[in-house]
Amino acid sequence: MAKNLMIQGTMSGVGKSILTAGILRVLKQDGYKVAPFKSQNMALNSYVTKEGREIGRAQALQAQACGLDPSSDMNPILIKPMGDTTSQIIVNGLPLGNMKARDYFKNKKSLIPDIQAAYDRLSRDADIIVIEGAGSPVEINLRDNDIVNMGLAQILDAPVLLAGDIDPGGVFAQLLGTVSLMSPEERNRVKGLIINKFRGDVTLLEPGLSMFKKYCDIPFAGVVPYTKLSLDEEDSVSQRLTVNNKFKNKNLVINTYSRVINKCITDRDDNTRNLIIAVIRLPYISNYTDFTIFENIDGVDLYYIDDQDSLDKADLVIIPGTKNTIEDLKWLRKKGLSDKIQELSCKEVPIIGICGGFQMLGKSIADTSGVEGGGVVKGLGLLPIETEFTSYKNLRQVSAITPKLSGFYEPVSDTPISGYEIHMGSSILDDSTDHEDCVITRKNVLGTYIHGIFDTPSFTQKLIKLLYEKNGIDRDIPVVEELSVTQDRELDRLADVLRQSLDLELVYRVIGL
Ligand SMILES: NC(=O)CC[C@H](N)C(=O)O
Repeated sequence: MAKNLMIQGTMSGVGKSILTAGILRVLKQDGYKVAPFKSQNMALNSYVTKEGREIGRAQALQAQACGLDPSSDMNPILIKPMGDTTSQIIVNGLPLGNMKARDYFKNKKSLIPDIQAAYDRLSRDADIIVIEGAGSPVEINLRDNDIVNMGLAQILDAPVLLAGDIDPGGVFAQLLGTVSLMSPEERNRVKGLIINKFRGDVTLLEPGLSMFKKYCDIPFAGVVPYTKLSLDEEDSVSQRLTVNNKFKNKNLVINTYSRVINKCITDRDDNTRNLIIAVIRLPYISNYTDFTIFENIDGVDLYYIDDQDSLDKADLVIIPGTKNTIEDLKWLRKKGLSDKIQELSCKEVPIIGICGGFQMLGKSIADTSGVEGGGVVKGLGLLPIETEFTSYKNLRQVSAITPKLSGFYEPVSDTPISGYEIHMGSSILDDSTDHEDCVITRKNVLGTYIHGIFDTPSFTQKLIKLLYEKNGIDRDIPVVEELSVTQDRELDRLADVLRQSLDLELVYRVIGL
């Protein structure tokens, strides 16, 4: 039976996923067989395993930290919010159905055997499993039915490290408040405290660490510095996107990337300027990890935008995936963005739709059986496809070669691509019987169901070259690195940071090594 360790946090966004990934990488470097586990994840950034099962993207990254292929055992329950109170519930990587929050809360204990079985399968091949909690372990109204924080720690008999986030302030109160609300048995499980995202001079913090002993006898396991990493995170807490109060449910908060688009536009005539890629930040955006690669490419600026003026400035407009295509299409219309996209398309601005965004670019979308809330709507009419929602979920990894393309995208014909599909809707081309192509283009518009398509360096490099040429940008074509290579490097960097900042002896002791 594997040993284990659980990382809990004082709240969402303290960095649990990344700390878990980093600790896993340290343990792997030290020669242990390790695996990640998160019983229940609420996220719209998901990943499809080789077996065609869907899990949270953060667990896929943690699997990479361990040198393992992602498996649905690492995240047996995934909750995908698709409305104010409704979510799609994924169990063992496959959809169980849509549920209201209240019903899920009532029934979730029945999923304990699935959680236990997944964990047991993982632990057969691992020396150590690092378990990630969710949100805060002391949401006292949720304590009774807990299957993801202390309830899980108890089931799996896991020691806990509790992390707080010093960046917004109040870290001592976060830690003490959390520990104080725990029962004595729960508190006993907490073997160390971590202060995460510390900026500045640690000697200024040290007196506080000693003073804290007066209030709490749990030792500090480390103060981890604020570190910028290019690694996938859970969408509900992303710092790539900042808060917009209009969407109250935190899991649906989709916001503007902190870079201001207007700034770099002043120099549009400068032929050495960066390329501007604008991703529409749909309220139910899913898999925006599709675009992480652009953050690492010199010469490309990536923006998540929701206003017409910003769109005017883009060299490439991308409509991303969405958990609720029809609702997001209505939103697009309400914001005037659909008209703007159609106008830009007439001006031959390149447009790409991924998955839900691809569906929107078509002629019509029908959800007659209410898979995503129901209805039949007209699409933007820029691609000749018709989409119909069914209860079958397409989940698969894809490796393909782009077909012979015409129009703007012709130079990306016959290019190998890979990625994964996650969709309930299926689309047919209405002007031919052939609907098997991995990408469909008409003039300046491209649509595909494949998430992760930009992670294929040759495809993205060709695309950037095309966009440079179209916009008269005279720059060297950037080197596009395989995302897994970037992520491996970042994981090693993270491990170095943790080796410097965590008391690893304490961590090993807590694990029982
Ligand atoms: N990943 C996606 O963008 C999904 C698109 C759409 N909601 C579907 O399920 O078909």
